Amino acid sequence: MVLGCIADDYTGATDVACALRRAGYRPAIFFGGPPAGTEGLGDADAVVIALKIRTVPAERAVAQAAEAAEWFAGHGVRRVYYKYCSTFDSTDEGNIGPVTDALVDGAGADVTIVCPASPEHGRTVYGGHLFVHDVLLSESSMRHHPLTPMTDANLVRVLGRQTPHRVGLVPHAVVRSGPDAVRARIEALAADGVRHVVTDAIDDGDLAVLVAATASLPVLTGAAGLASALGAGGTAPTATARALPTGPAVVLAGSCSQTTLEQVVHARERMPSYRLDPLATPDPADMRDRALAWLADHQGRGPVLVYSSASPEERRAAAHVLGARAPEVFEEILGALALQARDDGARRLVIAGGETSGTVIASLGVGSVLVAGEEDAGVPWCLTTDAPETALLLKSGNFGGRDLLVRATTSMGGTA
Ligand SMILES: Nc1ncnc2c1ncn2[C@@H]1O[C@H](COP(=O)(O)OP(=O)(O)OP(=O)(O)O)[C@@H](O)[C@H]1O
Ligand SMILES: O=C(O)[C@@H](O)C(=O)CO
Repeated sequence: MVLGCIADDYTGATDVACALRRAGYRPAIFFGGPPAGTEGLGDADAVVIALKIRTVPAERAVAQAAEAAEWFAGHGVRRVYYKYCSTFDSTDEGNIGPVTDALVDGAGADVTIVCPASPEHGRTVYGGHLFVHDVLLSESSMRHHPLTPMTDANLVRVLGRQTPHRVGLVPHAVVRSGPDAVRARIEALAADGVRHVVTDAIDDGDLAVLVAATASLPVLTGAAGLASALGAGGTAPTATARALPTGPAVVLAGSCSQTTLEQVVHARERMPSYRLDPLATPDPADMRDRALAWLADHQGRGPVLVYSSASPEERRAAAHVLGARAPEVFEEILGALALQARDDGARRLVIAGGETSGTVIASLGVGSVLVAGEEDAGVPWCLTTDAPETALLLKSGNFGGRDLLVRATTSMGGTA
């Protein structure tokens, strides 16, 4: 095993696993923490430990990340990659700053880079400002995120609120000057007491420069873009040609991102669907039981969709009913639906949303998966290593074409 990756949510883990496959690694994903043994590791040369630490209290996030890093150190891994969201999903309390500090301290390092750029998904960083396609992060739909509303696009400032250490910047002109210039700038910043170096990057060439410039750093942090530039030396991906289990799929959507909302509209027109609606069923237990009953009635005849995905206005109206518990209530119900769906024979589950995926994986008790073909950019099929073999598509909220939820129900397994 040459690379250890810690992902702060489950869809982020599948996204970075895609990137590592493209870079020539053979990744395995373990959910919830390091595995007890090496079962499920197969011939993996990169391990992604998927955690659900994006929105938990910072101490808990730090403890879980440190446990994963120790496991890597105990298994001979000399390099750790901390994967967070390409839209830098976090709050003033963390958890990107505290977790990065713990990993840097644990590795005995003094500096690391901060690189959420993922040009393939339209995430670029210029002058330390994060752009989502052609708008600043703070003007994108991420400003309405239910858990981590992003209202500031200046990453030096955002991260500065999350860490007691100094945050610096390698501007684009330096990146364009090549690896030696970037290395020299990082060294100069570190000598000046800077620990976190935000790096501008607007295309894959910039990411390649950053990878070359940081070859000696034991901790790297970023989204999947930087990971895809980490060449592994040409080893061939495995687990690409596995046939997916067949049978009607169940689609569960808890993401409220603009992209997911559009995918849900598209899917609703093409398969039976059920909306978790707190205005119609204010009692969470009642909402759950009705949804479970609907699923039991409809599952098995063809693909079906259950969703809580809602626009900011709909969420505001629902907040009067469920209050601050709303995210948790919907996650729990979607987790219960996933378990019932699998118990009733579903072998293909399509889940939209990172937190939602985390709860679903926990509810199903899935420990590890093999990463198979990519259904859409950054969205691979995952095959459970435990019985019953189940194909899972864990979709990041912002990822995928408009037809992804529908396409996934009949897909043969995406592209290698
Ligand atoms: N109608 C709703 N009202 C309030 N909260 C909701 C509603 N529907 C879903 N949620 C919550 O919003 C959160 C969405 O987060 P999730 O991580 O699942 O999606 P995402 O952030 O779009 O995806 P990703 O993390 O992959 O980018 C979850 O906690 C979910 O339970
Ligand atoms: O980086 C991204 O945008 C995604 O992998 C993600 O983290 C979604 O939660």
